[in-house]
Amino acid sequence: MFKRVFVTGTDTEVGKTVVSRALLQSIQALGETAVGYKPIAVDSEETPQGLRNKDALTLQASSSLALNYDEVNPITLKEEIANAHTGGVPDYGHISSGLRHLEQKAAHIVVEGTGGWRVLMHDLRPFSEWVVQEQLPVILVVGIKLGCISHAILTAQAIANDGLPLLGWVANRINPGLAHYAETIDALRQKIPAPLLGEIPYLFRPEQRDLAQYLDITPLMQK
Ligand SMILES: Nc1ncnc2c1ncn2[C@@H]1O[C@H](COP(=O)(O)OP(=O)(O)OP(=O)(O)O)[C@@H](O)[C@H]1O
Ligand SMILES: C[C@H](N)[C@H](N)CCCCCC(=O)O
Ligand SMILES: [Mg+2]
Repeated sequence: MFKRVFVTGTDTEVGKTVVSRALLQSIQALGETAVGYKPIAVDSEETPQGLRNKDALTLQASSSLALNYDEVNPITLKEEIANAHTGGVPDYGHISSGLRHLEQKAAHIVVEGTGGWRVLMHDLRPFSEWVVQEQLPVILVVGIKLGCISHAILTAQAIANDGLPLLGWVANRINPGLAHYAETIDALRQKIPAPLLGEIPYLFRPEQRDLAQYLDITPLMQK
């Protein structure tokens, strides 16, 4: 199975963090160490220990090794990263050395992206350039809502155009009231050139739940 995987989404707020937790738990259920990594976090809050981002805290809590916060999240920004010319451009060398560090500690690393596949850094370069530089395989989270089919197809195409393998995708039910859910999943199955790893239902406080039950990572075992 993969040593490292990058979790992207059809948009921001579609469940990348929730699915990253589910992936970590699924790998840990196999008896292997798995840790989360959030290279760049935005919308962080000041705490007595310093800036803290809720995604990174969830990944830290979902990891099978005790990690310091800055091992999970090396770059913690306060503002939206797409705002050009503020906050400086993240140092990719620093992010990569953080990943090297975790590779020494854990058998598997689940790397959570920020926003969607083409999220831009302050210099208006897409963060996908770093994912390509690292040659990370990708798992796509599709937040099931109106319009998600187009976003999913476009994202899968962009990942393929960037030359990276799409290992699988996860349907995340962020809108319990959406009509035609089954038809949407069926269309996505036909149009995304990668296996469906599972469907996460609409849950109360999913970041605190056992989510491994919703995924079947068998398709990832051969890769
Ligand atoms: N299956 C679900 N059921 C209920 N709520 C969910 C589910 N998945 C995600 N959510 C909620 O939706 C919000 C966004 O989820 P999450 O933070 O995982 O998205 P994200 O893609 O990681 O966002 P970001 O781009 O900020 O990293 C959170 O408040 C989360 O609790
Ligand atoms: C705050 C939000 N939930 C994410 N953490 C940051 C998403 C940045 C998206 C920028 C963009 O592509 O428009
Ligand atoms: Mg997140």
